[in-house]
Amino acid sequence: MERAGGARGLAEAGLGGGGESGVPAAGAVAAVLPAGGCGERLGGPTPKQFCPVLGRPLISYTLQALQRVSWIKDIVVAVTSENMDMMAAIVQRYRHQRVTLVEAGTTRHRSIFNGLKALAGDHPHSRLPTPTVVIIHDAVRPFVEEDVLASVVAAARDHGAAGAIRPLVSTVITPSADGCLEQSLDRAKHRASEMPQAFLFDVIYRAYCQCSDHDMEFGTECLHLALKYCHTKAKLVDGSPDLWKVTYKRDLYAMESIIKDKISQQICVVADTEEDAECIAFLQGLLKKELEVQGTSVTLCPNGQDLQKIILGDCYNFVCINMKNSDFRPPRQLLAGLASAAPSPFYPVAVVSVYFLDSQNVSLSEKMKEVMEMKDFAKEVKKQNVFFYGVLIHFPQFLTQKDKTFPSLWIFFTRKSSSFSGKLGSIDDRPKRSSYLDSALGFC
Ligand SMILES: Nc1ccn([C@@H]2O[C@H](COP(=O)(O)OP(=O)(O)OP(=O)(O)O)[C@@H](O)[C@H]2O)c(=O)n1
Ligand SMILES: O=C(CO)[C@H](O)[C@H](O)COP(=O)(O)O
Repeated sequence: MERAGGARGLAEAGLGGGGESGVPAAGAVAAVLPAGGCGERLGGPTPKQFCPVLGRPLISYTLQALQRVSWIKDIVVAVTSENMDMMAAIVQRYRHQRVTLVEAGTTRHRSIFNGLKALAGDHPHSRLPTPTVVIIHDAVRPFVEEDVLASVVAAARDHGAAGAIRPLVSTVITPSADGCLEQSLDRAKHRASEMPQAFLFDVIYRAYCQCSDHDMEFGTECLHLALKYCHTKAKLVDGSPDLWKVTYKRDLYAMESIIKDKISQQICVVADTEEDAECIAFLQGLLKKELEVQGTSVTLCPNGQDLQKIILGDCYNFVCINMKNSDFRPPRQLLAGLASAAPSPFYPVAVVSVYFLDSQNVSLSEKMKEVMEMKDFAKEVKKQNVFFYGVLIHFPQFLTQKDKTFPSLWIFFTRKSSSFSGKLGSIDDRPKRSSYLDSALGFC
């Protein structure tokens, strides 16, 4: 195994892979991410896996997608020695977990082999527990979802090897030496092999150990190695369109658009109580119903529970429901969590903070005081690229009337771009419901 630079440093910093060294965890799953390429086809001085997308390195999105999956116990990333420090800094900055760094090889297959060696019990430099199944995934395929990972892992357990495939976009032809068409493949009968792929660890490690220099140098297909050296026929699993590999510069632009689209479809409702579960569930149902058409996902976070996990999951849209607090403590806590998670500096976070006030007991001057405080708070947090909207709802019997006429908050969640301008105008589009929104303002 080549020098596992940085891995020890990370382990000491508490960022290394978990598990007891050398003890194989029955049924465990690990992942190897080759990230040692130079991105020639994309061009430019920075290897594509480190190119910033919305201010964050591409590889950080891929790591995030994998670390979200709790059953992946270790993630081994193969990086060149010159990029080792930068990679360690990325792991630290974005708080990636269960990550171990090893040195990349001169080809993709060599990088993968180095990653596998770190997981192989019989290898002198292995430190991590040997998994039953290993996922191999390119560092430059950032949009891998848990269901695809689960499908390839399940198929690998049954068949020894499995990989995601997609229909071909273009027809594949064989040119002759003189540049003429020799053969054209029937597109319907062929598929594009994508990633992730998964293998019984024993199968793929044995395959790499036997691999010829020619395969190591020119091979592009891990499934083929399992077939050639271990006679293991991989099961092919349909993958999603987002599995494509960032290869050319235009792919970075596509990636940015997809991220923005995903961001706009995630809302987290943070409540400062879980006492009235029924009420919160009602609110969640209402939001879901209003937003269904856009395919938006609403996560509920009573009492700020699991908030850090949600933040790290790249949520940029929050609704703080304040039932117990009338100050800015809950949004402040949320913003502190967001600041430490280092969200993209190029994409604003939106926080809608909703306060329920008893209109019978609040005077006009108190009301105005609240409004001014919200404005000041909005101004303050705008400097951190946070759009803060304060909503005061004066509604004495809110809890009892919720199922009849709960005030609609839908207007705030229709974010499609990085700007909210004009969205507040939607209040007027819904005159029947707007009567419950006594004051709705706050960002500047
Ligand atoms: N010596 C290498 C070469 C490639 N890779 C990784 O393998 C994945 C897929 O390879 P590819 O898209 O070909 O990446 P590059 O080799 O960087 O791109 P190019 O061929 O355009 O130079 C990438 O995550 C890349 O970093 C690697 O770990 N070690
Ligand atoms: O899709 C793949 C395997 O099926 C690989 O991502 C692909 O082969 C990598 O090849 P290259 O490094 O030449 O782009």
